[in-house]
Amino acid sequence: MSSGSNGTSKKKLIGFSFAFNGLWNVLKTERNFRIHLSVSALVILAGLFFGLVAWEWVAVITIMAIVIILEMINSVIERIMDFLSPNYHPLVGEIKDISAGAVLVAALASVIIACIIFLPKLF
Ligand SMILES: Nc1ncnc2c1ncn2[C@@H]1O[C@H](COP(=O)(O)OP(=O)(O)OP(=O)(O)O)[C@@H](O)[C@H]1O
Repeated sequence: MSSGSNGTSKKKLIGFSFAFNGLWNVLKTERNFRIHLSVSALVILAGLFFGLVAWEWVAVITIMAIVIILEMINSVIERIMDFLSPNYHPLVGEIKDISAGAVLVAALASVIIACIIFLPKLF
């Protein structure tokens, strides 16, 4: 019994290490991902400085996570398309542009949320 549960925890640990490999991969290869992470770190510092209340933290962390997750999904879609269709195809261009557009929508929402939360504290 105990060896079985050990096996399960080992599998879980290996699963986590694959997931961290994935994070490390986008961190190394995707400039936009590094930019989103750096901006997120700055926003967290600003949040600590201004002493955000609970709902403000919830809004900030949620939109940050959405931007970062969409950036990762965008990277996955780019890789899938490069694998399936390495040659130029207008449809591939559309797929990649729509995927990048999704990140842009979330990034614009994050700027609006940051303005709503931080501007009144600045002025
Ligand atoms: N195979 C293709 N066929 C047609 N258009 C493509 C193709 N590959 C890329 N494009 C066009 O070039 C753009 C950039 O694609 P690319 O795969 O280089 O992403 P990227 O510049 O690495 O994106 P990111 O900055 O998000 O990492 C796409 O949004 C698309 O408009």
